[in-house]
Amino acid sequence: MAIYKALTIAGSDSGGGAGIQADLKTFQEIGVYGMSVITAVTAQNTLGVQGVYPMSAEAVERQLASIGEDLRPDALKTGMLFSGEIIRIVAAAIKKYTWEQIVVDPVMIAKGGASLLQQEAIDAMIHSLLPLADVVTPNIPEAEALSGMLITDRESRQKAALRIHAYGCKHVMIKGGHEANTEQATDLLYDGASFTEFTSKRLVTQHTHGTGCTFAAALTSGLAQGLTTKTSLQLAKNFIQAAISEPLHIGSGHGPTNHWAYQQGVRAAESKDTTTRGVR
Ligand SMILES: Nc1ncnc2c1ncn2[C@@H]1O[C@H](COP(=O)(O)OP(=O)(O)O)[C@@H](O)[C@H]1O
Ligand SMILES: Cc1ncc(COP(=O)(O)OP(=O)(O)O)c(N)n1
Repeated sequence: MAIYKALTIAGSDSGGGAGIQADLKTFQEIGVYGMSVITAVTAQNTLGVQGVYPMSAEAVERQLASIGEDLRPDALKTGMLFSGEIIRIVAAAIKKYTWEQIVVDPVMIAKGGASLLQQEAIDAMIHSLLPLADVVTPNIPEAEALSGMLITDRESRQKAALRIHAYGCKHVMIKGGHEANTEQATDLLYDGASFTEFTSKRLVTQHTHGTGCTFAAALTSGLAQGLTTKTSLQLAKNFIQAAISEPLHIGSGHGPTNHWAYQQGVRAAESKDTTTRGVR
């Protein structure tokens, strides 16, 4: 059996719903071997972010080298990178070790409003990391920051995707979780030639902590397994829809999504087609 390996380069969420923890849970559920490089430790729970503690440049470089010298990832994702310095270190490692299938989730601000990326780092993200990305997955506020324009409707979202694509990434997926007053959650893909929309029913719940991390980790898992970009994006959409639709109801604030739900659904569908009976 082939073992596919995926790497997450991201921050730790002590509450377990986002960041490294969400990524590793998602990799495991989809069946890829998960590895991690930790860029920052956050003290976080369902009520918000209580502290941010970035790792030193040396610690990030050393973790990247440990992976690079021994364990080649089939795909990788970046999440919270915190500073321009860490972004440049990550970009240099991607080039040095010729890593491929790069997903950049340009994490900037947690849903509660805490800043997870320094302002000066946006430039480094645009010029050092986006040109290396196979897929970049901003939410609407992140797409606005990267493109320097407001997104108010489908047309402006398409225009922002074109601007972000011009930084040199292969695919831009602008996620629609933050869109207001819609019955559907629509994510827009631009692949350099045409637009594709991935749509699902918008679920009414406050338990959406970590949706972006989980989505990007599922996408990375698909790419690591050799699926096409579009198939991996559909897998990610199905995974996050299941994860949001079966909330765990833990914590007293914005709870995490349910990383078990997708596989439970797959198993339930399989068991419908299976009959088990005793045979003498
Ligand atoms: N309430 C919701 N119902 C269904 N899908 C959602 C909902 N909120 C977010 N999503 C989906 O979750 C994924 C992550 O989107 P988003 O929440 O915009 O990212 P982020 O966590 O980075 O802000 C996208 O596929 C989006 O469509
Ligand atoms: C450590 C860490 N990384 C990323 C995030 C942001 O996660 P995201 O999936 O965008 O979910 P929300 O925080 O916006 O709910 C984070 N919070 N912590």
